[in-house]
Amino acid sequence: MSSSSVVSTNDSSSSNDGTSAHTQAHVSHSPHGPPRQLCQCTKCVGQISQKSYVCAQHIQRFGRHRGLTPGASSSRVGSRITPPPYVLSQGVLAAIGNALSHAFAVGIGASHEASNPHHQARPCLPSVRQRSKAQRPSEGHARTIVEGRWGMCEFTGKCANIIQSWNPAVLGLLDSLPYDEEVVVWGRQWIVKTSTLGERHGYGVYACEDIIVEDSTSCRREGPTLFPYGGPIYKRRHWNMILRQHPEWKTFALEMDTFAGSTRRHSDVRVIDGDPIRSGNIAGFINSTVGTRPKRKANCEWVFVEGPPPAPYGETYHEDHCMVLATRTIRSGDELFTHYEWN
Ligand SMILES: C[S@@+](CC[C@H](N)C(=O)[O-])C[C@H]1O[C@@H](n2cnc3c(N)ncnc32)[C@H](O)[C@@H]1O
Repeated sequence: MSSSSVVSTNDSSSSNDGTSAHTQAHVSHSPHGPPRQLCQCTKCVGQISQKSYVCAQHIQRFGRHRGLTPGASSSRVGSRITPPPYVLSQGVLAAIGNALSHAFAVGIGASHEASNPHHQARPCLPSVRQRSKAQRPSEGHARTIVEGRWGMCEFTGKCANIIQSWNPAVLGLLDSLPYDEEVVVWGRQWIVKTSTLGERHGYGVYACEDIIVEDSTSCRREGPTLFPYGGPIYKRRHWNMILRQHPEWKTFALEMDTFAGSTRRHSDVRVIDGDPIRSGNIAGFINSTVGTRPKRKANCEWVFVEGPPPAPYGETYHEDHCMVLATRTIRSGDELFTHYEWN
């Protein structure tokens, strides 16, 4: 089980510009933009949760070096696979988000249920409730085709909108990343290559620079932030809808909101699909310490952060996000490990 916690931030801009207004947050600027520390207030630190993390075998079947999203920058050394906020400004993303929400006119969850002023601006139209079924705008009109692990999957209706809201192109993320080559993610260099656990366990994430944690005995949730999780976060009921349309879409999922005190209904509990290829993030390549021989020490952990993710991870749409923090000093060449179970 991974050790995770919820950390409150006030808004996405706090994550973006490193100026969290949380009274107990200690955030320092890096020259590359990402904040280096997160909130340490007792409320947040107390909400540690245990998550299960399930991963299908996938990389070997999927192949390497898929094409990059059109218009996205190169992800070789020196470029940013998940660039800091200035790649797509919040304004641009907000505009895209508004355009999409108007185009689809469908909400998904609280953060997606933006009011649609066009509905109110058309008084001659009957309300949605008044319209006959045949007259209602059909969610079936929405349609999106995406390349999943198991080939092309077509999603329709609400599923199409949900999937589209995490479209890496919309978020400004690459939809793939190179393996065995250094990439810059959130201001640091990393490489995704065969894990030290061995080839049959797939890939792992390695640091390409030293990341110093001053006091690793007391550094939990105070260590440097490494990178946000850049993949989809679905409500349970939406995840179930997606899997009903394409069961093969599932890769591995991490259940959030299992921490003590969470009041979410089961259908509202959020599920992370950590497919790293689909969403252009490297967080899903972090391997677990469980069962390792020789025993690996965790050097990072997942932290769930209330508040939208920083750009370009979808700050327009999403109400909270995951961040990976260092919990002990990581040297260049070290593989990242955290504690979670999978099946
Ligand atoms: C989140 S993924 C980690 C990245 C994975 N190695 C890959 O290439 O996609 C989790 C999967 O990695 C493998 N894995 C992670 N930690 C492991 C460990 N300690 N021992 C064996 N396999 C592990 C399991 O197959 C698990 O389903």
